[in-house]
Amino acid sequence: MSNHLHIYDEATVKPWCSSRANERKAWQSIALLDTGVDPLQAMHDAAQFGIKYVLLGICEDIGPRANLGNGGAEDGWQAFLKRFLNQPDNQFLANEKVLLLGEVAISDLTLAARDLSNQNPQQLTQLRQLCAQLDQRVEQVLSLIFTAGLEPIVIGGGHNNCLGIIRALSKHKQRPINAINFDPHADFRDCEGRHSGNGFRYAYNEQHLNNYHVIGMHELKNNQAIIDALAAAQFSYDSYQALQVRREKTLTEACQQALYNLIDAPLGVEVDLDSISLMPVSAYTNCGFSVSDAEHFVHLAASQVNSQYLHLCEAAPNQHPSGIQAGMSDAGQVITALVNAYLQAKAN
Ligand SMILES: N=CN[C@@H](CCC(=O)O)C(=O)O
Repeated sequence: MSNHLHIYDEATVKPWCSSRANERKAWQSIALLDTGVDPLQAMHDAAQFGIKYVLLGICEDIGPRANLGNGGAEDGWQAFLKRFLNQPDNQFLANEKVLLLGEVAISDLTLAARDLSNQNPQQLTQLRQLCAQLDQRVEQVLSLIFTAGLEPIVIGGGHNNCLGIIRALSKHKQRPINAINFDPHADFRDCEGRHSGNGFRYAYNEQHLNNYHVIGMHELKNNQAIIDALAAAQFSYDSYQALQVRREKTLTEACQQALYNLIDAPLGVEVDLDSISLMPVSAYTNCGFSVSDAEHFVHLAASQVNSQYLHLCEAAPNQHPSGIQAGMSDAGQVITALVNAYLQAKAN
């Protein structure tokens, strides 16, 4: 049993749901967990009843701040829920296979991190220590989901959370896993203390990562040490410049080739929302991919038989140039679109 899981009940979810006469909404079809039963048992029971996919939130910005970045990623999950739950429920999405589980319980960690400045070296160290504690909780909750035979869709927080997910899946499968990441950053920085820029490096050093490919890695947003470390690990990438500037191959060709090379182990599907132009994120860009490019990436990766989870991270609604309300709207729409792309690809 995990004491780091905040399971949602009807009372928790109700304030986020709206109704419309003669229209069924997604929230009226997706399942909630029975809070009166041990969570692992309840998830096993849910799987027996046909549930396949689990929505899980991580409401933190400790990781991006511990990486000297901006805050705000704690609101990505809320932005998503408000949009996703109120979509019309129709024949195009199998909402009855989806469980809204809840969120990783980390309010003590976020409180401890709240007033720490990443400009103060001692406080930066503290932020990185808190991020390592967060990793353990993410791993524990993800272990439950994988043990129950369910497929997690993990939303919100920084890209630091890839480590807890990868650790859990690798231990569950008892073998290092593969990952494909749609991201301008390889997140393969030195193991200098935990943060959002080194999750895949820690996973590799801990022998949880067998093979790793970055789609859209920006040639000018990764330092030479990162590029050298990727090469030393024999990991690969298709750069943003190769795909979008020089047009050496199409996005579809790049994804299909990479996925073919990643077929030999369970696959993690990762999207950093800072790959998309104009998204409210810690590392805001107007030189990225389109939303439909990201949806296409998710579609292709989810269609792969060995894909085991989807991780959508780094949305930070407060980083929208027009303010947090616009950021909540944009982040909610885009994360919902990516979850829809995953669920629709899995249904086919
Ligand atoms: N997950 C993001 N990693 C980026 C962050 C860049 C930024 O915040 O500007 C990185 O480490 O390079």
